[in-house]
Amino acid sequence: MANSWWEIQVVCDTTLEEAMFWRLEQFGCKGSSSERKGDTAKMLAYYPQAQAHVLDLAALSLSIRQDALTMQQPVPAVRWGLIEEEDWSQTWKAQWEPREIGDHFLIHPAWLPVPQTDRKILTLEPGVAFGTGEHATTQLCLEALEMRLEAQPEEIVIADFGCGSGVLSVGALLLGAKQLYAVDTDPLATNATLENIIRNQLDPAKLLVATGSVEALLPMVPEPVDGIVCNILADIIVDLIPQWTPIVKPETWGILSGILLDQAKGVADVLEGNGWFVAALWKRGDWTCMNIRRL
Ligand SMILES: C[S@@+](CC[C@H](N)C(=O)[O-])C[C@H]1O[C@@H](n2cnc3c(N)ncnc32)[C@H](O)[C@@H]1O
Repeated sequence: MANSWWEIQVVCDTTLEEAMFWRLEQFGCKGSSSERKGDTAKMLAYYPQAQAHVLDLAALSLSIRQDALTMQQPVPAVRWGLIEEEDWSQTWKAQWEPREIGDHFLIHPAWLPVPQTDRKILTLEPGVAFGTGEHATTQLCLEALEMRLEAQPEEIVIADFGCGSGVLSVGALLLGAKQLYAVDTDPLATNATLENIIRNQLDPAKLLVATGSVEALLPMVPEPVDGIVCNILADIIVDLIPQWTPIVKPETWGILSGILLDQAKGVADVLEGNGWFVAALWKRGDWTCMNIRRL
């Protein structure tokens, strides 16, 4: 089938939900969602058919089983099947509703009518990119951006690593930031970001986007930035931290998420070794968001 997707279903105890989300994200799934009934969570995640063989899915299923056993929890039921692109996007869209985040934002799924609100409307069509505002880490980052951009946002220049749908970059611009530089290793994500700039009627010159990581961002940035946002996973963040040195100055702050509670200490140690400290640590569920400053 052309343009088909694997739909991967994981039914697990709610205590395993975050670990399963992590595992699916690490595998490279797009658009994970979760529905709870009592102590059970039914998670759905999607993966392009052309990029995974059935054996890869079997290996994923084994990793999930191993995660559950390590956490001494019942082994989740894992199933997968193929669905068409069209069905995938309809399923995915049906699960997504407008959501208020922080004091200022309303996330507006692009295919729904524009809501009446005093909030800043952040319109998104994530496609297959991560960043719908549904996940705790995205919410924490948007809330941290509200705090950072409270005063003189028009002077603030920000680098966004792992931009996904562009939700954080677009959010920062809606809060009045001067300039954003965004990168993501996934070209589907950078495309989604470019489209979401237009969708939110923002000036494309204020949000420069490139596919890649630090090596793609460095040539775009003429001088050190005021802020860094990075919502990826902890093991990737610790690799990126030392690479940020060329774009930071003594006043640069950072907002980091995608870090589970039990990974926070390890990330804080790497930060300290690279001239940063954790000024505040916010938590939601099992996830943390670090507001960091230079030592
Ligand atoms: C959890 S999503 C975050 C999306 C969005 N920023 C948000 O907060 O919702 C992480 C993104 O980081 C990207 N990514 C993974 N490793 C990366 C790296 N080394 N450099 C840049 N982007 C990376 C992934 O492709 C994914 O789109």
